[in-house]
Amino acid sequence: MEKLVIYGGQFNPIHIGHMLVASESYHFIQPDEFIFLPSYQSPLKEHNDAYLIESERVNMLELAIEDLQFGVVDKREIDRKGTSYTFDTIKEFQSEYPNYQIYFVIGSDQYENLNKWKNIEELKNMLTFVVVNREVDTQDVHEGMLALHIPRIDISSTDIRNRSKNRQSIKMLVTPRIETYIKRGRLYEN
Ligand SMILES: Nc1ncnc2c1ncn2[C@@H]1O[C@H](COP(=O)(O)OP(=O)(O)OP(=O)(O)O)[C@@H](O)[C@H]1O
Ligand SMILES: O=C(O)c1ccc[n+]([C@@H]2O[C@H](COP(=O)([O-])O)[C@@H](O)[C@H]2O)c1
Repeated sequence: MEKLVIYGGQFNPIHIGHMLVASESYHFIQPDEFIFLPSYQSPLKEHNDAYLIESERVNMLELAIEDLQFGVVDKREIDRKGTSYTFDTIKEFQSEYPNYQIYFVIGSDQYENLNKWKNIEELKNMLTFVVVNREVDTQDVHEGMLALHIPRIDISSTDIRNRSKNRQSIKMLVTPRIETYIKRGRLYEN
């Protein structure tokens, strides 16, 4: 059976932590397709319009993909608008990729939240969660899920936005080209 890995998130912006998660899961699963799925509005996060610049988030994902040398961006959640429930999105992928085993990558924080996800029991039967340690050294998972341990990089998009706002360095926390993109566009500065 062919394999499809989906990595969803707000990616506001994509940082080195995300890129290591993507790279390690790509090399671990060795999928036929790897999709970055930027959400319009992640269900369990505050919606702050000032920070949700869809085209900029997608452009930065494209820059990251050029460096990673794998993956594509799928914009369906952005185009759909509203709350980006993974269940709704995976239903679509299931019919578009009928012969694929679907994997969905999440960090420890989302793993702890899984009981709050829409239709989670049904969703668990539709895909395999790949759970990556975030801000913890090891990660146990429920039966039927895969645990992937990676070197910890304890950074978040919130850190990058706060640093940009305070005119502090974001060097090495995002790639050089994304750093330039954020600075030139004065993203997150106010
Ligand atoms: N540094 C990291 N290490 C491991 N997993 C991460 C890391 N950063 C994000 N993730 C995971 O990537 C997915 C998408 O994260 P998201 O785009 O919301 O980033 P974030 O840094 O948590 O954002 P924000 O700070 O804006 O809330 C989530 O499943 C999250 O757990
Ligand atoms: O479907 C849900 O109920 C649900 C709840 C929380 C998060 N998600 C998805 O999980 C991914 C990571 O979410 P976040 O909030 O860390 O960006 C992203 O694709 C979200 O749409 C999905």
